[in-house]
Amino acid sequence: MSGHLLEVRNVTRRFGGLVANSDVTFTVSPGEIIGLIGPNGAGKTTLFNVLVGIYPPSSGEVIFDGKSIGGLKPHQIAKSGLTKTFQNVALFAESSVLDNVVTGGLVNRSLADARRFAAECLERVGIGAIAQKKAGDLSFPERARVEVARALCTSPKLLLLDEVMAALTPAEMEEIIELVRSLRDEGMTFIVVEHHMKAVMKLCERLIVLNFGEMIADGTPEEIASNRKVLDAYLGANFSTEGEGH
Ligand SMILES: Nc1ncnc2c1ncn2[C@@H]1O[C@H](COP(=O)(O)OP(=O)(O)OP(=O)(O)O)[C@@H](O)[C@H]1O
Repeated sequence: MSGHLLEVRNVTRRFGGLVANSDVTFTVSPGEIIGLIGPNGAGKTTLFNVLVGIYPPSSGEVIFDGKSIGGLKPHQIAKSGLTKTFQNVALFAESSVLDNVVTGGLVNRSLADARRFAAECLERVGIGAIAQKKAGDLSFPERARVEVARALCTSPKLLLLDEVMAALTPAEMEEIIELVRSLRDEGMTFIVVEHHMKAVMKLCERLIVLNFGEMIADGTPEEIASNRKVLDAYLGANFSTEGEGH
């Protein structure tokens, strides 16, 4: 064992002639909070989808918790402890918050056990009181927490957060940042895709930058904020972590 929780080795993902991820290589250690950033179309969502098994890699290898997972099905990968949040649209609008979260738990639990654990997950993210609310009636900050709770219900070791802070106010983002940090302190590991740079820079200790499918940088927020390639490709010459978004 390398001691890494995740090893992404030379992963390429093609869609026909389009190369969405090109020879991407990096490792993730337990307890890290990593930001995956880059311009629209850079390949962030594709990489998340490859990691959780929605698309197999066209070539390369993904090692999670010491085992090769490239090509496994999403439920097999979720069962092994790697999952991602799904953006708002994927919530069942007519179902209760609790029932939405239970779907996450069914990956590795019986229905009764999943219901019990889903209630715990809702408490853990601070929304136990809205368990019976219809998912279609949620505010943006409530939705963000429901998405995290549903992912937590699969008992992940590594959780990929896909734009959970979109549409939140700075104060609401701050609360999600605190929640993620506290989950990390309990032993979880995170990779975060988020377009709001101030939030990313605050939450993440390390950033990986994609551009046209290629990894162009891997470093601390300070290193990335002054990296010429990243400034040219994404952040722009006038970038400041005080700025909003990109
Ligand atoms: N299922 C698919 N079929 C064909 N092309 C795809 C598919 N999924 C993604 N792509 C293409 O792959 C490239 C990378 O897209 P991807 O969504 O991964 O980028 P992204 O960095 O997540 O962008 P955004 O920030 O806009 O969400 C784009 O050119 C996109 O059009």
